[in-house]
Amino acid sequence: MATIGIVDTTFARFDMGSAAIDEVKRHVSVKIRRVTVPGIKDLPVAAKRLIEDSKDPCDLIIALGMPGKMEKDKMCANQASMGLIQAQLMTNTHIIEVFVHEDEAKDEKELAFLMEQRSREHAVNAVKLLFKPESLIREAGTGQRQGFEDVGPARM
Ligand SMILES: Cc1nc2c(=O)[nH]c(=O)nc-2n(C[C@H](O)[C@H](O)[C@H](O)CO)c1C
Repeated sequence: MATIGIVDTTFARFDMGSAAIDEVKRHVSVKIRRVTVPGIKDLPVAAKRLIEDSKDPCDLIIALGMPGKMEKDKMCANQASMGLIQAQLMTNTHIIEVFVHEDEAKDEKELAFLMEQRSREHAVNAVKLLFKPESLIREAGTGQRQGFEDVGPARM
């Protein structure tokens, strides 16, 4: 049985990890391993450890976080992203990054909606990557978005 790792943070203002787990379970029967860390810069090593765990290695990781709205938070998000990319390259394993910037939403209600929806939609992407990669090929170039509406393909 495949194992999907979920890494998320206590800094986030919505329980993105639980949303992703619930969504994965709606689609496939897999083992889930979850680690929660304080903030987004702690995600890369948590993900890498789950992938490299000799007893129960994860086949794919979903890394979820909510960078804050200040300029310094955006710099942290960039650093965390670079760490996640480095962890992917070091382990040859997908880590699906699910970040929702706090200022993407106009208010708290929309923020909670966006964090839940993006977590769920990327969880579906993770399942597709692992089990049905051909379904992503069918979606190539279709302007998919996660959270808010898809934008669709550009027309000539
Ligand atoms: C971090 C981030 N992640 C995603 C994502 O995973 N999926 C998505 O659809 N949109 C994301 N966004 C917002 C986009 O950069 C863009 O601002 C919106 O999709 C509007 O087109 C952002 C800012």
